[in-house]
Amino acid sequence: MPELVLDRVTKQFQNKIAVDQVSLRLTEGVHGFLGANGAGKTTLLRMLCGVLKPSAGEILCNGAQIRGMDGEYRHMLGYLPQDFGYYPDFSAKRYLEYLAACKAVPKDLAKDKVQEVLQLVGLSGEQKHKIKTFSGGMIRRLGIAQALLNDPEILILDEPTSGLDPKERIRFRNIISAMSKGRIVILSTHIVSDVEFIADQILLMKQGRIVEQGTSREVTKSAEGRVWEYLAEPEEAQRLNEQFAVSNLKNEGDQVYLRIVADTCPCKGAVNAEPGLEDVYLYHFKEAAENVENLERRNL
Ligand SMILES: Nc1ncnc2c1ncn2[C@@H]1O[C@H](COP(=O)(O)OP(=O)(O)OP(=O)(O)O)[C@@H](O)[C@H]1O
Repeated sequence: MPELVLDRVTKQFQNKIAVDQVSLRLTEGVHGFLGANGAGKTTLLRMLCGVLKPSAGEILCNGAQIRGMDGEYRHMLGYLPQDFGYYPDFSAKRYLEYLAACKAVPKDLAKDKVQEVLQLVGLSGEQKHKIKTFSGGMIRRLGIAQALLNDPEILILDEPTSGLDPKERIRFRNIISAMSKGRIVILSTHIVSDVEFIADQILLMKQGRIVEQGTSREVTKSAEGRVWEYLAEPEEAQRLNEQFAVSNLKNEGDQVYLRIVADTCPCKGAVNAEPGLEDVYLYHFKEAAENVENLERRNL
């Protein structure tokens, strides 16, 4: 079984520290890096792929530095970058056969391998169609298929579900879950539900550091005592919504139900509630959520 060890891995761009002394041990299973935009996920994943060199620290694969492994490490790796390149006029089959050749998959195996990965991602029926006729979800699935061509022991997927509708998102999650046996699967996302149920380990990343790490249940536990429920009059609800991180707000008759994430009781009458992973995310990324909201408001 493969093992990746990160030892105080750091990446600095000019005066910006994108990844700050991250130390981890990753083994078989799905590892979900969860964080807001700019948290450092892509930078970390690019270092894990060997396309970006750390400013400091080391990445070891089965005890050897990946920097010194060159081709051997590349053969172990499958990578789906955020924007993966494809030829729109190629059919899915031709595209994968072309990439199999680029990845030096032996010729006598390539045809079967292409069929195997097409089957895995549910694109066998569309293999002769040109990629330009594919939906966003089909293109992402093709992206996974290309990453699997060399039967990688380490699969790295950067924001694999971006732009997908809920049905495709679920399909994608199931594909990832199914292929994690015997592999290290590393994926990044800013969408809690992408990793909540399939990740063996969730790594919450903020400002280049891992701020929470563990199973979904363990990470969720970290918000115990910080989630509050309260039924407010509309005016009070508005005031609380501006003042606190609110993970849910809905009208209940003349009143408003609020779910608030706060270190201490936000108002008289609020009662503690069972936390969820969304609450933990909001607790750490309140500012990021507000920035997105402000941006959206400005763009309206
Ligand atoms: N080549 C670069 N030069 C300068 N700064 C960079 C570079 N690449 C990334 N950064 C900065 O490093 C920080 C982390 O970026 P990164 O792309 O790794 O975050 P992320 O969590 O993947 O976010 P996103 O989901 O938006 O890609 C950001 O502040 C970003 O602006």
